[in-house]
Amino acid sequence: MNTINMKNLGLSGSLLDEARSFRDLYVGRVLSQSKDLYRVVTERGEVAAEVSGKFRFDAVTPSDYPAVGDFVMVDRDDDEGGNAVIHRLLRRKSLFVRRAAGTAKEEQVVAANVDTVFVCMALGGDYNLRRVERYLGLAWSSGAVPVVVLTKADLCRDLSERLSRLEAVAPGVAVVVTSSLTDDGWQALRSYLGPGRTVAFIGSSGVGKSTLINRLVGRDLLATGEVRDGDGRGRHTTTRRELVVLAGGGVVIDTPGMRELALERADLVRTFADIDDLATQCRFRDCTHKGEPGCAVARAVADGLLDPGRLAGYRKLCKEALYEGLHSRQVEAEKMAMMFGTKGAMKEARRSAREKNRRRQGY
Ligand SMILES: Nc1nc2c(ncn2[C@@H]2O[C@H](COP(=O)(O)OP(=O)(O)OP(=O)(O)O)[C@@H](O)[C@H]2O)c(=O)[nH]1
Ligand SMILES: [Zn+2]
Repeated sequence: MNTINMKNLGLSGSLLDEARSFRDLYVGRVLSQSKDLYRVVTERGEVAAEVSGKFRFDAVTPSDYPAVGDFVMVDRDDDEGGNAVIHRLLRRKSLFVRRAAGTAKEEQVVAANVDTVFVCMALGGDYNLRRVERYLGLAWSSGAVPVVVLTKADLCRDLSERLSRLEAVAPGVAVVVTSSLTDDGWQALRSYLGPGRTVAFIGSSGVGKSTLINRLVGRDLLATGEVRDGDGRGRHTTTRRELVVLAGGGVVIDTPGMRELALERADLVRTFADIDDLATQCRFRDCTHKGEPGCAVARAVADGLLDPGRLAGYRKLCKEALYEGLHSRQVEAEKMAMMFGTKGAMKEARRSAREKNRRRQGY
């Protein structure tokens, strides 16, 4: 029997300590989830698993349940005798959550324990700094460290200008430029992987996330998994892995939820981008566009340059998000403040991320 090195899978010393406090249970990492059924990898291989009755009873919010990337304690490390039972969820270092507007109940965890999140944007036509800002906000609030990945460099002729504009909205964030036509870009991504490191990708549809992931993963992702169902029969599945361990070390998480998260965000940006741009010209920085003097948004509506329906949609979204009266940047700031408690804590997180990047770059 070949054993799996859980350290390569991200099991850190402190997680191991935590795991050891649960006697008679085995530590595993969640590879995929479909409704109540999980696939968990332990030192001895993969098992199908579900949470215990007590776990369910104790869970208060959806985020109390395990998600892809989580480390859990299970009662067995083989499939003999049916599904394994998940008794505990170990401490998370980062968490991506989707939240239906204004309702904590409908939150959904889409990935846990991501170290680095690659915020992907194409250098082709649809280069939108506001979108990057939002994705970065999303990344920071998860607890993972974002790295901006600019894709499709082959389609871009003014790279240096775009880089300097990016620098203005993403100070201190590492930037990697990639093109599927050359090798250097995705190899730069590789430097963020390595034994025990977990990465994930966010970005609008079509920016080239799959292309990058396939390059990192090689053939593994396309390979179909040989899994065994409850009664031990071998069964062939074509389900795509949501958490993939790279041959050279490191873990890539790519869940449908992560992709939808990006979609949701992209839609939000599409709704807000023009209003955001206009709002920068309002007389008051905190203008709510509800009749303040010198409001550029109101002027644009009056001049027929902005569809009033669009402004109404924007207001509705703000209201739904329970951030009535805030413009989109404030909404974002509010979310960050909620996550980090204080502006200071956020700054601290940014500072330590910058430090990390600097160290990685060797100066
Ligand atoms: N010119 C060019 N095209 C690229 C590059 N990378 C990816 N593409 C193309 O862009 C298209 C979309 O790439 P994907 O990797 O599927 O994009 P994605 O982000 O995974 O999209 P979703 O699966 O919808 O989330 C494909 O046709 C790729 O071949 C690149 O560096 N340069
Ligand atoms: Zn205004």
